[in-house]
Amino acid sequence: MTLLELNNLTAGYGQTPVLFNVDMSINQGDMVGLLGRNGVGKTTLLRSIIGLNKLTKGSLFFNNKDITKAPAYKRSRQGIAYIPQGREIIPYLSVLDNLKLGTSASGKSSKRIPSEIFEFFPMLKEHLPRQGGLLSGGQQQQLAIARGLMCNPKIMLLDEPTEGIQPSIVQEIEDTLKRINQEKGITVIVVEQKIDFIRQLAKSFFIMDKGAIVAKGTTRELTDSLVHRYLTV
Ligand SMILES: Nc1ncnc2c1ncn2[C@@H]1O[C@H](COP(=O)(O)OP(=O)(O)OP(=O)(O)O)[C@@H](O)[C@H]1O
Repeated sequence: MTLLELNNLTAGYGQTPVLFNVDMSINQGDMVGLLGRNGVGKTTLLRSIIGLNKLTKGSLFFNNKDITKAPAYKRSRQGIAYIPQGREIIPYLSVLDNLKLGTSASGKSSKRIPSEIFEFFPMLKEHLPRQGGLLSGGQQQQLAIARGLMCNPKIMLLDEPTEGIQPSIVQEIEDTLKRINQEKGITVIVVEQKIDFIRQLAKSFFIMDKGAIVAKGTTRELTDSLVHRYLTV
């Protein structure tokens, strides 16, 4: 079943166009890598999906509903979670309060942290009273993913979750995202620069260049020649 559909999506900043006629169809349960060199429009595409960037053209369907004109808060309530580049943990709030922010994004007011959050991220339990800004980069990334899970999403959009993170934590993040996808059936789209990470994690991929989708397929079809043509610097 199609969960997310982008038709002819065109967007930019002010007068500067950045995305050109992007079509994308994501099925429920997919684990997708979104690849491309710096500045090709990957973040802009994720921000357009969550509703932080206005479209100049095109339409967006989520869970069979037209959300083209829906504001960002309604999209997150409908089940789209966005884990931005740089994680955006609130440094002076405790880990617990950062987690609770995820619940408020879903429009619910439950103060309880579901036990599954700590099954996916056992480390967080030990750090609940600490200020979020005191966690390591890798721990903050895990907190950001956990915060996204708190709104009980149908899809998670992650922007470069491994950026600046040590390899052992990258492996943990990969394992946890696989579990979230397989055990909870949550659809995942990951923007990444690390090709090996996507080859291990994703089942399918899209490559962007100059604001357009230029290649897509199953991860097995992510050939060295595509990598050389569109991804190596
Ligand atoms: N707030 C903004 N205002 C104006 N232009 C912007 C803004 N954010 C991004 N851009 C421009 O839009 C284009 C696409 O940027 P975007 O961040 O979406 O690319 P990206 O593929 O995610 O890059 P990276 O891998 O470096 O994060 C770039 O030319 C960038 O300079």
